Amino acid sequence: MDFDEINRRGLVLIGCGRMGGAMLTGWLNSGIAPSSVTVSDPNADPAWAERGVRLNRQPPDNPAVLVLAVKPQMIGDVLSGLPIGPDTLLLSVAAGVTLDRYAMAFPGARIVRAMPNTPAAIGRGITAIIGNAAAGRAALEMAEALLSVVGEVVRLSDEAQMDAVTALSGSGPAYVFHMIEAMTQAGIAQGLPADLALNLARATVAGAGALAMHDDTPPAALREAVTSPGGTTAAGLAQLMDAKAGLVPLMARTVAAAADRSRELGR
Ligand SMILES: NC(=O)C1=CN([C@@H]2O[C@H](COP(=O)(O)OP(=O)(O)OC[C@H]3O[C@@H](n4cnc5c(N)ncnc54)[C@H](O)[C@@H]3O)[C@@H](O)[C@H]2O)C=CC1
Ligand SMILES: O=C(O)[C@@H]1CCC=N1
Repeated sequence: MDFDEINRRGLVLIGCGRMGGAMLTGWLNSGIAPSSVTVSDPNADPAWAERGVRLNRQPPDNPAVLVLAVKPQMIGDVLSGLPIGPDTLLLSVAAGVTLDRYAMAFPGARIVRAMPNTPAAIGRGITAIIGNAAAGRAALEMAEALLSVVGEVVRLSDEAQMDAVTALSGSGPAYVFHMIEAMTQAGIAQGLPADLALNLARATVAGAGALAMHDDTPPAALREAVTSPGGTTAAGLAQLMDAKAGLVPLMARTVAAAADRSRELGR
């Protein structure tokens, strides 16, 4: 899809922090004219204005798309003043905030809820989207096009899945970064210098991630290919795969806690 309609009617981005900024970088690199984007954010980086974006200026009357990327706790504050016209698609990336909440504020509006993640900053995100009843095919296609420029997009069949998605892929990069931290610390504890341990841990996570994405080989098969019978990996995995204290129950608790918080934010 090209972005002619956006270039003609404009896109308004409310909140240009880590997630809004990551998406905006992708859009400007993908044919959206900076002059068609109005950013509203009191703390936005002034460099956006130097790139030609309309920073904290009067928004157009009936923009093609309004993207909401403020913290969920701020949504209530911004909803009343949103410049939404009769043909504006409202696209929200806020965790937990439901389609119904937006529909109550803007009855009849076309609304798409999305959950991206921060690898979007380098075009390697994954985003799940779902629209309300008013959002037809064209609205979902527009949302998908906007989010495809920052990575893969998957469509959900049920909004209830969004809490689990938020907990898994939305928050997931933080779990993986923590894994790098934990591997680094473990390497240091085994006598490696800190910079070498970090380099080994980071490259190992990145390389394993790339290998997991390389083809359809299941992760279990990739794991088994590393694991020689009676070897070092088997000794390590015996700890990591412990039924009670291993990664599976720990990750189950981690994702459940994040999904619970997403449900709370939606109330
Ligand atoms: N950071 C992440 O990994 C992800 C975040 N999200 C969602 O994206 C949204 C934004 O999160 P982040 O970018 O991480 O937060 P952030 O704190 O980096 O950015 C939020 C921005 O909103 C601005 N802001 C605050 N009040 C405002 C107002 N009244 N009008 C306009 N702008 C205002 C702030 O100045 C800030 O730049 C949240 O709803 C979050 O749930 C979704 C997926 C992943
Ligand atoms: O931590 C959060 O609430 C947001 C949503 C997913 C990632 N960051």
